[in-house]
Amino acid sequence: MKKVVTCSQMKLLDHGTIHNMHVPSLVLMERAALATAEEIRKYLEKKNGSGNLKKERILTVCGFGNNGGDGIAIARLLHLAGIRSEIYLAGNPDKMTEETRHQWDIAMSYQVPVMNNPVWDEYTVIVDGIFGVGLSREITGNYKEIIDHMNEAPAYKAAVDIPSGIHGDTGAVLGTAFEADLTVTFAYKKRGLCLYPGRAYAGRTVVADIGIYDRDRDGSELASKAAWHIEKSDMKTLPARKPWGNKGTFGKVLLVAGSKGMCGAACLSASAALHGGAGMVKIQTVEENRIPLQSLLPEAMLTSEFDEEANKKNLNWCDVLVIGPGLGTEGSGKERMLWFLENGAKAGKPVILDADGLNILAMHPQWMKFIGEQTILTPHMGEMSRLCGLNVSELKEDPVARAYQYAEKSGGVLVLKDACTVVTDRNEKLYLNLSGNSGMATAGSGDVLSGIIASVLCMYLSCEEERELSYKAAMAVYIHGLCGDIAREKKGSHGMTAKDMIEALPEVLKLAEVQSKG
Ligand SMILES: NC(=O)C1=CN([C@@H]2O[C@H](COP(=O)(O)OP(=O)(O)OC[C@H]3O[C@@H](n4cnc5c(N)ncnc54)[C@H](O)[C@@H]3O)[C@@H](O)[C@H]2O)[C@@H](O)CC1
Ligand SMILES: [K+]
Repeated sequence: MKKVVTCSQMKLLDHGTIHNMHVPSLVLMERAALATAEEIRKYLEKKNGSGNLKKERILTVCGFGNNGGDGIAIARLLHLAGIRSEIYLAGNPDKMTEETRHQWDIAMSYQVPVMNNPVWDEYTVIVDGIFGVGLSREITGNYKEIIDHMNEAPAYKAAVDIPSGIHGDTGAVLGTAFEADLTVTFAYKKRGLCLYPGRAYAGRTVVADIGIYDRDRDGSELASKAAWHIEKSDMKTLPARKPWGNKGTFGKVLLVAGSKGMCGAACLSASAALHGGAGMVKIQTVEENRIPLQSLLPEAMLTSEFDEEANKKNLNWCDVLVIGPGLGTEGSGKERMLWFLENGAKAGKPVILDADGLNILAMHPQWMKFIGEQTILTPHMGEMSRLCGLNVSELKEDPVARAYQYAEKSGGVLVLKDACTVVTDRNEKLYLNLSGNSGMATAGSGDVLSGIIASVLCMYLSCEEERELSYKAAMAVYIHGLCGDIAREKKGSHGMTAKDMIEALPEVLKLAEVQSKG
């Protein structure tokens, strides 16, 4: 897992390194500049082979904050490497920070060329050192014009720390923003580089170690408030299947799903749970679905019984409940959701509440009392809007804040599905997901996710290692994204379907097994 920080957390870390560890600010700046210049040089060498770089011309646009100081140092390093490198100062030089002023003096001593009226399309690389984590308001006027010129230029574009104009905490565009091909960010990814639209503006993101001291690495306040993103190497921590296990010990999933004329969602969710390694899956549905479901998915069991005795038997049997795919919001769907939500909570079973399960909850907020620490809610933006009464654009302005609020209110684990899915719980554990692609925005994708979450919960059933429910949910979201990435590779983002993601699931889980064998 890698840490993701907010701008204020990053500033605290910078401050701590400088003032508590006595590392001079200029040392950090030099390391930031070295890392960025190195990435630019690598790009140029890839483009030109090891041949000469005479045709290259680099313009670094610098603000007067420390992001500008990084920029000036980058321009100097490239100049000293014999590459044509020029500086353009955006903003009022009288307002330069002490460090940036220092960088300016060094650059002037080395006679780094300074442009006053650059011809934008003469450059092969444009570097954005205007604003970093200090951006605090909308970009307007002269700055906006400059950024628009930079965007229109045909050059390769590299951003220092974060593209100017992207809000480092929310990923929102403040007025306008630099459209980078490459962003070299320092110490940790910033939230705004993970969330959209910021992530799209950042291009390829490289995290450079610049020697920031993080006393919070293990457990104090900043670490517990930081966000995390799961990466491929974390999959080796997935519990291995015990050689002496059987289908009963690998987890039993009860799926309360499907309604008359609606069996597809139940089928996808059940199929994902089975491909994800759940030992047994039973679908509690309506009798009309028996023939299609049993023909489509003979591995799953099916029951259409719905009375106190049968329900209790099924609830006792299962380890994990999924409630909602294709359930419908009226009639038997509502009754089935209420019975299993209420009694699942009383029995302390983990419940994944998805799709129509969430829509029914939105219509009956009094049932929120059955949501607890063992409940995972998996709304997409539309369902979240119905649950919390805010419209989708309000949610998208700051999805993390809205997710925190709802997790706190509901007491459950919230999986807020979007291009960057946010997972959080009432303890403010926060995960931002970086796997997946836009091809996954297709019918049935959410049903697949609920099945994968159920299967990941099953993996941990006979495992001694304690993991929080939010971590397991985040891991499932990450796996789901990898399935989407494989499906896109095979079928392309237009043609891939939810079924392709399920087909990719064994391949993804095999990767975990290979990794854990070392
Ligand atoms: N010593 C440190 O603190 C380090 C800082 N580093 C760099 O410094 C950056 C942060 O530097 P700063 O905190 O100086 O902040 P920035 O360089 O991001 O700029 C902030 C300045 O811009 C102004 N500003 C903000 N939004 C504006 C807007 N929309 N229009 C016009 N002016 C606006 C602010 O009032 C402030 O003066 C990081 O992103 C990173 O690139 C790195 O060099 C590593 C070490
Ligand atoms: K920048």
